[in-house]
Amino acid sequence: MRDLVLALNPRTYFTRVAVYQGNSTLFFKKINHHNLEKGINPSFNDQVEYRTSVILKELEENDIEIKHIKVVIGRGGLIKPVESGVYRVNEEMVQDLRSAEFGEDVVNLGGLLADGIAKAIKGAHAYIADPVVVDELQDIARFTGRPEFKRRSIFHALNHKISARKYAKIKYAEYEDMNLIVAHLGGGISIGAHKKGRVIDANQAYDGDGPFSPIRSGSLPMGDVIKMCYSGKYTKEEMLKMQTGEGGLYAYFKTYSAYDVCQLRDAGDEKAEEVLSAMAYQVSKYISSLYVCFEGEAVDGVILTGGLAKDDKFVREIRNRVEVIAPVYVIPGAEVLGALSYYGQMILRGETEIKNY
Ligand SMILES: Nc1ncnc2c1ncn2[C@@H]1O[C@H](COP(=O)(O)OP(=O)(O)O)[C@@H](O)[C@H]1O
Ligand SMILES: CCCC(=O)OP(=O)(O)O
Repeated sequence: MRDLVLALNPRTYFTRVAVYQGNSTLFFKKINHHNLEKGINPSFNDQVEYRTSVILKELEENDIEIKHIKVVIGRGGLIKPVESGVYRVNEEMVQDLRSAEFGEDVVNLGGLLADGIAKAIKGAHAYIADPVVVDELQDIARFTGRPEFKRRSIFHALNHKISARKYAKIKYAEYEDMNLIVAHLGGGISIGAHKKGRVIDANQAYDGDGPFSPIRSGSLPMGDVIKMCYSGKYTKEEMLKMQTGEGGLYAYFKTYSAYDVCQLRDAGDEKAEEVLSAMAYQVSKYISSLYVCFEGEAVDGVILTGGLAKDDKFVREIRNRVEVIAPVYVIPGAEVLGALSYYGQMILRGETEIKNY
């Protein structure tokens, strides 16, 4: 065992963890945090120590010699806007993740856990790659209807870029030469216009706009939201939660799992059928709206990826509406850990610039 990469993808009730040596996967596990499910819900900050110790224990129990881990790389969270690439987790990043100044989400644990674990292993360093705040928006895409508000770039940059590069490879082309529309259909849904290797527009998938998703509300009727804020019935935290973590399918079905809602639909539940179709309709509308970003240039492909891209019916409903724009290519699931490992190997080989946050 030598020069290992530890990759981390924290989710609300579990952490996906994998250890790689070169192209070999030595360990892969979805580590469940059952005590979080039981309703004891400490803030994400307060979960760092607990998750760190559980992960280290799992590695030891599975005979991973942690002293050989050189790179600990986590999914990158809500920090300041940055360019695409690999970043060393430094104190400023830890500070921004802990303060949640740019938004509070489980994804923030990626950098914090990488930091905590790397500090426990001599010779290991912590990194993130292509965090959700990668910002390549063209200036015109930043405008809103009020000068006080600017649109932010928050999308699944890691899976978008990896999926787009995968498609480019299949087409014997360079990502940087292609025009693509990529839709990540996961817990959150983000849809981006990739023009010659840059994501020049995308829905703000955290608390901004776009289709509703399994857990997020997407665009809501603004006037009604404002009235609700002042109704006296909800706190600021409750209103924010409505948008970011308890919207979309969760609001209709009280489950965080789109898979469960698809199962309901397949069992004949009419409401599930209707709401899933409405989500597919909104996704299709947003994909179509990005066509204008290419200023008349041809679009080389529409890529559907993420967990919901595994559902044939959901995919079919989108494909039928958007294949007029470009060929539709489906990459089911999101290879987050694989993508992080890819960057981890590049770090070890000295083949990627390590950017400063
Ligand atoms: N076969 C499937 N059919 C429908 N939905 C699925 C399927 N597999 C996973 N999902 C859903 O995909 C979502 C997770 O998406 P994923 O891309 O893995 O992660 P993320 O939440 O990070 O975007 C969950 O809501 C999950 O229930
Ligand atoms: C935090 C914005 C990106 C997002 O929605 O991530 P998840 O789908 O992993 O919740």
